[in-house]
Amino acid sequence: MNIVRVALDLPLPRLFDYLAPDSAQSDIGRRVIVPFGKASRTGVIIEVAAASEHPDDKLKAVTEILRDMPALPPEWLALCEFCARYYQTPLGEVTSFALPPMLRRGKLPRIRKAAQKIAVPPPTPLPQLLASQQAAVDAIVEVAGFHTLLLHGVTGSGKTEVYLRAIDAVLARGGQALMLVPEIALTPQLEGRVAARFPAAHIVCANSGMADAARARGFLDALAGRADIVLGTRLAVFMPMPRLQLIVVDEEHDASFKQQDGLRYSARDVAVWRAHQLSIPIVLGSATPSLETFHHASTGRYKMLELPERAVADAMPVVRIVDTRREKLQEGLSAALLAGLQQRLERGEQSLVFLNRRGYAPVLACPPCGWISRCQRCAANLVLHLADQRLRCHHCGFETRVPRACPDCGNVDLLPFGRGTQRLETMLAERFPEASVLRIDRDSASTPKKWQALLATIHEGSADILVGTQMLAKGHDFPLLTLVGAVGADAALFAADFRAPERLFAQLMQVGGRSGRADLPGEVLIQTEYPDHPLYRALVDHDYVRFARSQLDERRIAGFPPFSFQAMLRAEARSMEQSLAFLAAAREAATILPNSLADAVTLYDPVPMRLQRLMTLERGQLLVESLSRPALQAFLTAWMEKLYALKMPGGLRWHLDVDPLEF
Ligand SMILES: Nc1ncnc2c1ncn2[C@@H]1O[C@H](COP(=O)(O)OP(=O)(O)OP(=O)(O)O)[C@@H](O)[C@H]1O
Ligand SMILES: [Zn+2]
Repeated sequence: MNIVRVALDLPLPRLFDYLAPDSAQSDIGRRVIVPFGKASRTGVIIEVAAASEHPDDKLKAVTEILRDMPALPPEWLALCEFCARYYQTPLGEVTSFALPPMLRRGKLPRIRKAAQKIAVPPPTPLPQLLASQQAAVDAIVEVAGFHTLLLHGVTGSGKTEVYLRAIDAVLARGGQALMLVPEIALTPQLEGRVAARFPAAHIVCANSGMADAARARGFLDALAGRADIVLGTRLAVFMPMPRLQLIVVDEEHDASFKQQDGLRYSARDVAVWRAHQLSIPIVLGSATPSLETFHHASTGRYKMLELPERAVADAMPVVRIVDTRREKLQEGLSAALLAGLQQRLERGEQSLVFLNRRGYAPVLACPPCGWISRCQRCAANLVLHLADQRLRCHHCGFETRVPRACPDCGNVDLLPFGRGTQRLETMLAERFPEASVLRIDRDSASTPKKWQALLATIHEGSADILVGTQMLAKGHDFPLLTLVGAVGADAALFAADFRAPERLFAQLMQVGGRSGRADLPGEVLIQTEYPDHPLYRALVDHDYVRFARSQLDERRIAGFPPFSFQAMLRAEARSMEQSLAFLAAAREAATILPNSLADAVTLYDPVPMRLQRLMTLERGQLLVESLSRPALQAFLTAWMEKLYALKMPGGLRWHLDVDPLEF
């Protein structure tokens, strides 16, 4: 009697056997409905076998094998199996995540009537490639088999043009191409650009903001081989593509490629594995590659392709450091920046003031009694949002009205401390009454529609001064923008996270790169109290490589990634004691593993997380480190078994994060 082994979306690292008399090998990769407890669940068939290890009379029968769509192909199952192994996540959780929600639930989207074609503008003549662009395209198109290529190109160097040419070559050969882009906002512009370039191609988008049916349809189109190009955010790495011949990861350094909950995967890393699995090339592109990627390119493991100059503008923007140590700032702005803004206004050009902190002020305080606005649920301050008179926790979303008087002592003179984008916006509007000031952050661009409207306003040229967070940093071309001022950047210089400098450098380089992209020369002003800091000096010289090398030297000495490999075990519970006790037990459990496994890793002491309390849960973490990735993997696999067996207090939850990005 045939049985099927099914991956179910449950936090248990095993498959579930069911009787399925009419099943055949061709059912592997099909979705199946099975009884589970009192309910029914949908899973994916991983194996069809003649017998189970469990006695047949203990097994239940499947309810139905869904044969209404093609089976998920073996490569797709292998990709999920790799993620399950590498990220130590049950296979059923992985397959469930990798399927669009509608398909995961066992449903199918309705067939769309004749697909409406979006009106595509008439083709514009292709730009003549620069020699460096041509060399990059040739290198990508000519390689055979698996290769990882790093396209390191300064901002505005025409990386996208290189991707499009390479994709063109792949389509001409009858292949499919997958292009991954960072979260938020970038995709609509890019979709337009790709659609305009390939009017005859079937382009499928995949991101979490899409309606269920559209996502499921895109998945089915990709699975059937009907899609030529799949363009999407990190989850698109799981799109099945039978003729896949090229993967592109744009802005490969972007942290949004790493998922921070559930399946904690890095879409970039999974994409590299997938390219290897399929023996195809993968292009990682960035002006500021992640240090991991840059390291691989330096050692020759990845092939480095360089675009050292801008494609249209004559030169890179001039970067200047504004030393604010001896200056009395006006609401946080230096005389130099104010003068620069004034000058741009007079010339009818746009400016951008970059401050990576939204809200009006990070905290509201009562100086006489010492009260400050704290979140009841998190170990964090409530941020003052004057725009709608709320205090908000940026971690858990809790919000409340701004109190009229201090809740502790009744004093009515509450003071906002520090500065966010709303405060800058207010100040700039007062200071430059004739200017139109536009704030762009997650509050003002809270929906895709609002975000599109804001972008349209900028492109029309009707905004003079933009105040924005990193939302504006990536991928945009604003021809009138000639000045970028960065304020409040110093805070990230001395952050505890060893990746903070890497992130700050990338952010400043990206945001500075928005200026002077057309015929007008660009200027970047960075306000700082540390004018000689090597990070800023490297920005002045546009010298990513110098910065990256010095960071890598520091990491090598400290034994941080990419010179070591890490995993983080995190636990959250009602009390910190419980969390730390669980982590201590987990550490203890490692000591009973064979020495050959345990000796290759270092387990650090359990400690409270930086944000100790989130949503009333107390959180702790335990870092595991090894000099060898395979050794770490082998250890984690054995360790996980012990962890699943540990006793835990009610309400405690834990997870393992492999290659964690946040500490
Ligand atoms: N060879 C070329 N000749 C003329 N224009 C070009 C050429 N290559 C690209 N461009 C144009 O230059 C601009 C910047 O190119 P693109 O957006 O591809 O750069 P990028 O490197 O991806 O930028 P960033 O990383 O800063 O977002 C675009 O408007 C693009 O159409
Ligand atoms: Zn909170």
